[in-house]
Formats: sequence, structure tokens, C-alpha cells
Amino acid sequence: MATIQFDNLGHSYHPHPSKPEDYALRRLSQEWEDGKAYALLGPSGCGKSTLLNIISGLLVPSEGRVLFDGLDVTRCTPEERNIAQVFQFPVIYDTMTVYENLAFPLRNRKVPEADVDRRVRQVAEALDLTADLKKRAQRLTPDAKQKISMGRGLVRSDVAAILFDEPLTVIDPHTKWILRRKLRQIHEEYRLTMIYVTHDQVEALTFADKVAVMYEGAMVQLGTPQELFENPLHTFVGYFIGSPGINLMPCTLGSDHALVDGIAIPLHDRAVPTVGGKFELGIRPEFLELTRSGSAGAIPVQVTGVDDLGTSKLATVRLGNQTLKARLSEEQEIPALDAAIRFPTRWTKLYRDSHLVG
Ligand SMILES: Nc1ncnc2c1ncn2[C@@H]1O[C@H](COP(=O)(O)OP(=O)(O)OP(=O)(O)O)[C@@H](O)[C@H]1O
Repeated sequence: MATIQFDNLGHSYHPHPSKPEDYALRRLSQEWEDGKAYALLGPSGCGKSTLLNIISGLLVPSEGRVLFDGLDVTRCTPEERNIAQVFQFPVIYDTMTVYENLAFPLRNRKVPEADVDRRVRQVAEALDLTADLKKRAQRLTPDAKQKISMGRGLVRSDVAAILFDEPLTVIDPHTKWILRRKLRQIHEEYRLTMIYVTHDQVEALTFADKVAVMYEGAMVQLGTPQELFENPLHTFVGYFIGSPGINLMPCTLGSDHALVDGIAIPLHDRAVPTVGGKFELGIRPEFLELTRSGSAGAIPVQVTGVDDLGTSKLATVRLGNQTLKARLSEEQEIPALDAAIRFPTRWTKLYRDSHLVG
């Protein structure tokens, strides 16, 4: 396993890039820890595959370097880097048995047969493939075939990292959930460096120690699931993580407050930026407090709807011209005529040009 370092890394598919939009991957310097599970999360076209291919060695970046344990591997092939990859669709040998498929990457590297057997059985057990070991792969379901593909990635213990590129796309939703948990267990047991690409926030948040959120070629935040939820550094993170995402309100600034449609929201003793840009105030539905008018710091609103979500309620409220969501417990009463909201200082975020400034 290896520490992975990105040193002023960037990539453009244009021959002569001149502006930020020309880059599929914008300038990135970062270190990823040995033995951790990472997810690369973002919508289609944000640059996930570009970064993954640079890490694996399928793509040479137009700028910067990639280092494994301090060694420059920017121009090394996937084999030279010792990377295992699991793709969206199963990559297996149909005519081989499940056992032979799992053993293949090890036998290919002349691993002693006793070690091959031990490792194949371990991985088969972890992925619930033990009963299928003697079966030919072609007879199996697409789910089982993808499990073999994952097993072939996991079977080698000497790899620098295992990369998963949307590996659960072909798997049915229930098995998806089970496999994600299995991968997590395998990670905890073997402490392999794993990098998992997905556009699904649930997949990323349940799998990874750290999630890298990508947007328009930029890595806008790298953080634990909790950090992404509690302190989104970019409005896109606020919007993309969470269901529903963060409430965002365009605002102007006073000395100690933000003005949203002429309504003052206190920012207390927070340092307020003095230079311009597009300012927005953000608060997650989970942190917006619904109360009654007249209580301290409460701003009157109109409740326009309530959705019962089973374990919680989601209230829709109007503040000036803004529509906001507030997540409430099942038991909480919703004031009919004198509703008001409170913005707890800790959870009220100020963004300038989409970036957190306070
Ligand atoms: N070979 C290529 N030549 C030119 N442009 C490319 C090439 N590959 C990707 N791009 C462009 O680079 C940007 C990032 O693409 P990339 O495939 O890395 O995104 P992604 O997040 O992996 O998307 P998806 O989830 O759809 O695979 C996109 O605008 C894409 O059109």
C-alpha cells in the first residue's frame, strides 16, 4: 500500500489550454494517506475518471506529478505502479472457474500455490463466493460475475492501491448495499488503500473514510462524511451532499448581519468580508430551527407545506422571496399562524462566490 501525492497536478485535453474551463482537472496538490478508503464523488463530467486514470497510469497528466511513497510515478504504467482496478462491468475469464479467476492475478505473479489457495479462499469467503468456487464463471449471474471482478482486485495484498470505477452499476439495489458493507469490512480488515469513484452520495459516504467532492474539474472539498455535512466549504458540497441539500439565500452584508430580501439575519461577532462578490447565506434543513414568533432571535415566516417522511418531517417555509426547508422530528409541533425560524450561528454559513468565508 502507498501514500499517494498529487503535486501541482492538472489535466487538459486541449492542446493549448488558456482558461480554467479548458481543464478537465484543475490544479491540485494533496496527499492521500496509506491504507485509507477514499471516494471520488461528483456529477457526470466533473473530472472523476480523469483523476482516476491519472492515478492508475492510464493517462499522463498535462501538468504536475503523481508520487507513490515519494517516488515519481507520473509516467509509469498501471503494472509498474502495481495498481489493481475494478471497472463498471465484470472483467473475468468466462471459461475459467471462480477459483481460477480469483487465483489468476496471483499465479500470474508466481505467488507460491499454498499462498494462492489461502488468499483465494479468504477473499471468496469475504465476498460469499465459497460455494461457487468450482463453478465456471459463465454460468453465474451478472452480480456474481462482478463479485469475482472485485475479488480479483482484492486478492493481491501487495498492491499500491485498489481503484474501483463505479463497480456497483450492474448490481441490484439490495446486493449493492450488502457488497458495499463487505467492501468496507474488507477495508477495515486488510487496511488496503482504496479509491472508489461514484456519482452516488450514499455510496461515497457509506464506503469512504474521506470523500473528495469534484465539481467542474475542481476538487472543491476533501473531508470525512461528517465534515462535508457540517462544514461544506463550497455551495456545491452543501447542495450535492444531503437530502434535500443546503438552503442557500442570496444576501448582502451589514456590519454584523446579512440581509436576505431586506430581512436581517444576525451574524454576531463573525468576521464579515468587506470586499465584494456574490454572497450567499447557507444553512442545512437539519439545523434550521422552527419556532414561534416572539422568542429570542426568531424571524417570522410562513409555513407553506409539511411532508411526513416517516422518521422525520420536512417543513417548507417562506422567508421574503426565499423558500427554505427545515427538517423536524416527528413529534415537533408546527405553529399554524405565528411560525418563525432561528439561524443557529454555528450552522449558518456565509459564502462568497460559492466558497465558504465565514
Ligand atoms: N479523451 C477525452 N478527450 C477530450 N475531452 C475529454 C476526454 N475525456 C473526458 N473529457 C472531458 O473532460 C471532462 C471530464 O470528464 P471525466 O470523464 O473525467 O468526468 P467524469 O466525472 O468521470 O464523468 P462520468 O461520470 O460521466 O464518467 C468532461 O468535460 C469530458 O467531456
